[in-house]
Amino acid sequence: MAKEHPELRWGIIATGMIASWFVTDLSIPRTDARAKHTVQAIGSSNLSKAKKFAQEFLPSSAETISCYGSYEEVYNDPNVDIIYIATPHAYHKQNCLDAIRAGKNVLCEKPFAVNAREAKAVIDAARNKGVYVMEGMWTRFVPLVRKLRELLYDQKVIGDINRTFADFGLDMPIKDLPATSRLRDVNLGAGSLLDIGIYSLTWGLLTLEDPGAKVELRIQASQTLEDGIDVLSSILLHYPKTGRHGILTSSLLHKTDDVFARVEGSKGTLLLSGDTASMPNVIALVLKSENDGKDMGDKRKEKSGEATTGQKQRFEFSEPTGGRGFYYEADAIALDIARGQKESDTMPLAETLRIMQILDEVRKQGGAKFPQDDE
Ligand SMILES: NC(=O)C1=CN([C@@H]2O[C@H](COP(=O)(O)OP(=O)(O)OC[C@H]3O[C@@H](n4cnc5c(N)ncnc54)[C@H](OP(=O)(O)O)[C@@H]3O)[C@@H](O)[C@H]2O)C=CC1
Ligand SMILES: O=C1OC[C@@H](O)[C@H](O)[C@H]1O
Repeated sequence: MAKEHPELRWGIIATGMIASWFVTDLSIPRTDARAKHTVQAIGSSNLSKAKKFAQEFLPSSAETISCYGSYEEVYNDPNVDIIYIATPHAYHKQNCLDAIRAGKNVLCEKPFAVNAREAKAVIDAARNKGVYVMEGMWTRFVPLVRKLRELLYDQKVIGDINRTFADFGLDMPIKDLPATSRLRDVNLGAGSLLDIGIYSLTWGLLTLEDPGAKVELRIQASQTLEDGIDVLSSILLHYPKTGRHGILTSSLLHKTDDVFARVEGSKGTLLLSGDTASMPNVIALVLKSENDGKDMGDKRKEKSGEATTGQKQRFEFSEPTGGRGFYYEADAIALDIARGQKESDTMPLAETLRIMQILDEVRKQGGAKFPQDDE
């Protein structure tokens, strides 16, 4: 790697599933890396958990990592440049505020907070302290998203965009989980909307809003609640100026098929697939043939094989490293910080706040409520 690549020394807060995915990706050698990442410290509710995590997921550097039995010690570690927060949603606000108070930069997992009020408190604190803060909506940083925006907005391959459907569904047997699980406990921000509906919403915003355009948005939403948590959430976004619609859904009852999003335009359709809506790996284009929409005579010819069929194109994105792709957001942050930026252009804080406001409105209409809403 060239010498001028910036380096970030990470302090990891919590030792759950996503923290293991993140540090694993950071430690994968990459020929095209744009930054150097070192896991410097790990903080857990329990010191032995932190040590076990280091041994299991960072075996080659475990001896050099500072393991702590508290989060506070990570915030105060002078060798840490940036804190990665991987606790359940309900703790994000306090963890962020504590890290910011210690003068640390922060990458906080999605959703940034439980509601917009909490998100604003963190954003205000970061701006006052002059540290870098970003919501870990890592999917925005994968190369597929750059291609998607190029196809939709630079090349306008599907013409005028009319409508996007996006779904993130998991088959999640909530009642079989312990009552304390972050996926079941309303005190921890449980429910499909904040956990996975946020990706459906993100795909809607990425595919329906032209870069830089000032948008006006109407929101209609419904939710189905079980034991107070939303197992189904459906959002209808309507953009009155362009007439565009987004139908953006999440479910804990059914897993989405591989194709999780469909963007319809005047010249064709763009489909997004992946194992889940957080891990897209294919863009498929089905462009309308010249005969589409012509009179019945032409349609009959098409059926008999005389007419051309719609043009199809496919763009596949696989990770050559075998990793998941969390290093894209990590590299982008390292470059931002090296340039002196205090927030990301790809996931700006104003967008994080707007997303939390949309999610608040969806919950207001749908009925899902968190104890934090009354604080
Ligand atoms: N970007 C992505 O693709 C993904 C993002 N996420 C996000 O990451 C966050 C964490 O999710 P995930 O890793 O799946 O969660 P886990 O339940 O697997 O881990 C959460 C960790 O947080 C700590 N923790 C602190 N307080 C509590 C508590 N009361 N209950 C449970 N854990 C607690 C624990 O670590 P310790 O004991 O070591 O302190 C625990 O291991 C969520 O906000 C989620 O939205 C999750 C999955 C994927
Ligand atoms: O962000 C996420 O993406 C993957 C899901 O399995 C997980 O529940 C969610 O937090």
